[in-house]
Amino acid sequence: MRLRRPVAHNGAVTVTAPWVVLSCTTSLDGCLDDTAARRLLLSNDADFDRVDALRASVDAILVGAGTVRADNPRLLVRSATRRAARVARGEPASPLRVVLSGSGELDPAAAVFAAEGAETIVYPAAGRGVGGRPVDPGEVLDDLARRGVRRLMVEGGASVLTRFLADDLADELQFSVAPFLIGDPAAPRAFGPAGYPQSCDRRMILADSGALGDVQFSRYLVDRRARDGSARGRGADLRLLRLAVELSRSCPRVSGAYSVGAIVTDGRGAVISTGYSRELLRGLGDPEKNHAEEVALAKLDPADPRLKQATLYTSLEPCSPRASRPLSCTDHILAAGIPRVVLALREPALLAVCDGADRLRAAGVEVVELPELGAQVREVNSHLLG
Ligand SMILES: Nc1nc(O)c(N)c(N[C@@H]2O[C@H](COP(=O)(O)O)[C@@H](O)[C@H]2O)n1
Repeated sequence: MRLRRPVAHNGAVTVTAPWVVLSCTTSLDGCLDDTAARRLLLSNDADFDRVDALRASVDAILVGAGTVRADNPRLLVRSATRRAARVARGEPASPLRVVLSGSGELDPAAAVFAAEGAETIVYPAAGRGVGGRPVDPGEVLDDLARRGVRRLMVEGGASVLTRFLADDLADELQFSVAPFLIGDPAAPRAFGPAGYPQSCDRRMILADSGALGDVQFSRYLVDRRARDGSARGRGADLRLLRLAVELSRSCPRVSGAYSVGAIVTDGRGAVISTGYSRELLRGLGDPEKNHAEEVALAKLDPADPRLKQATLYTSLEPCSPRASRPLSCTDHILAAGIPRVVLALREPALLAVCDGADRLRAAGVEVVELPELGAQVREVNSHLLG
């Protein structure tokens, strides 16, 4: 497996921290299950398919031991097409299965241990956590990073979901709500009482939402500031630009246009607006023509004083010139008075010859290029750059 973002480990070895995606479906009153012995189905077929697509996109799937005991999941990719695509990419048919267990006491006959094209690891490893010491998820992430896990899906249960959010270890939350209530005070809630960093002062970014049949789906991105502790500097720029790249995965894909994500932060590094190519936004006109940076800026009042200290993060160089509308994204950025732009990839001379970065610099805007994330922008735009 290939490695991703660098994180310091033991002050010496540099490995890559996994991108952590939490996934759960709850009832309208926030429950993951009821208290009956039989398995409660919250998802419908479309939502189960979303979960399967997510499983197929990750290197590892993590659950708590309670979920193994209660639901006995196999944690495999169900779709034969998706399994074949993984194998064609040189990956195992299903991701690595990871179980967090304070006691290590698990039934060896559990479905998660069945050898069906996927390996299973139980944490704590031998000699650690004896006597039920809670497993430290941060240590687990470090160890998974050393094993080459770049993208981790966390499927539950409640205490694991709560811990990953409360410890600021989640980058993304894929959250679905089924249209019924459980109403049992003893039923497990997805997110228990905790001091969550994702508070009203640090709202998550709604990257996508929609109906999957009668289930409502939302995809949130988390600005995990605890990772490097900073709101400024190169680490913060990489973290926020990475969010813009992840946001670009929400773009409706069209064959003749780029998928771009943009994030605007205020002078303290707090996210104040987001946009992605072809995002629906009332008032801009035909959404097919909407550009990421244009959408992110259109959501803000042009007189917003924060714009004068803002940074705009964009996965692709702001466009200039533009055919589909009179003003390019470079024009919008200059008109907004934004003093700083951070981008991952200069626009390849494929659809147009773009000079957005040079025009911005010539106008006095600080332009920072972080080509480390260029490969991910290329991957999102593999329909044009593959
Ligand atoms: N920076 C940026 N953000 C987007 O969201 C985009 N779709 C693009 N696309 C580029 O913008 C130029 C003109 O686009 P139109 O076809 O006129 O809308 C061209 O260079 C595209 O590649 N760029």
